[in-house]
Amino acid sequence: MPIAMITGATSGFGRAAARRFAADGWSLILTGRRTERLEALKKELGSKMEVLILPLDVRDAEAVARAVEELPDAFREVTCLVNNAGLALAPEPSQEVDLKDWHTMIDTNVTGLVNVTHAMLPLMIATGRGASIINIGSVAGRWPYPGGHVYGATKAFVEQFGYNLRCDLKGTGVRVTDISPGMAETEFTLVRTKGDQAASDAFYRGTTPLQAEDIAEQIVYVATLPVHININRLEIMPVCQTWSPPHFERE
Ligand SMILES: NC(=O)C1=CN([C@@H]2O[C@H](COP(=O)(O)OP(=O)(O)OC[C@H]3O[C@@H](n4cnc5c(N)ncnc54)[C@H](OP(=O)(O)O)[C@@H]3O)[C@@H](O)[C@H]2O)C=CC1
Ligand SMILES: O=CCS(=O)(=O)O
Repeated sequence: MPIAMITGATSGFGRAAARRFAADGWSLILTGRRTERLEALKKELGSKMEVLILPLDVRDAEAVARAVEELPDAFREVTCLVNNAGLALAPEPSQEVDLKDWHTMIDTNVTGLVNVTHAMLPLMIATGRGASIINIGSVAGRWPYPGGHVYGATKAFVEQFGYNLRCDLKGTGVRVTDISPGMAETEFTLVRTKGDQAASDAFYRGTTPLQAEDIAEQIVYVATLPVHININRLEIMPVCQTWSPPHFERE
């Protein structure tokens, strides 16, 4: 059975993707910082297929490299790497942001993603034709909005890094895709508002946002396409989300 490695499998898209891959019989390597959630997911899915959990902070390059080096033989032929771990913080304007929040987003969404990718590249290349690296970007990487500042910039990095990676992987058979969702109801906004449940509820109120399962479906779709197809970028919004006209400050 093919193996998927998912970063940030303790919540949202990552957890939904784990369940969706499991439904198709894939073996799983699941990572995240919250060990108890990883254990719960292993308990839920592990009776049906092989599940390896790796409690891990993607920001820790050494820990990431060691975890990959120490992968048991049965888990080394990875067919799909889902670089999903990430977060947004500080919805306020740039001029009011705590610098630490900018650093945390860069360290997680940029440095963490490249840490995992760098460690996993030899394994993905060894798997070769049909392997996929799926990076979770965001509409925020393309479409600016107030309070998007560093979060959107990290997702622009994710998109461009993926394209450049594709160039280097020419001839290996390894595919690279950026899946860029719009508004989706996960723990994302709770994290962004530092645990303010009322603010998170208010953000989604009156909308029909994407659900984690919608994105999981797209992840599995991309990973299971015929091996000669590479989707470069897949941008997905809920119908209730569109773009705004340019904003003019008038005198
Ligand atoms: N929800 C949305 O509207 C959208 C989200 N995205 C992106 O999708 C991805 C998943 O977010 P989503 O599922 O919505 O949010 P959740 O908050 O529900 O999930 C985020 C996941 O990332 C993990 N994570 C965060 N920081 C780290 C870290 N330092 N090391 C390891 N794992 C980490 C969390 O695990 P743990 O805390 O256990 O470490 C968790 O499993 C993110 O990259 C996000 O930017 C993109 C577009 C839209
Ligand atoms: O990445 C998150 C989606 S949005 O909130 O920026 O639309």
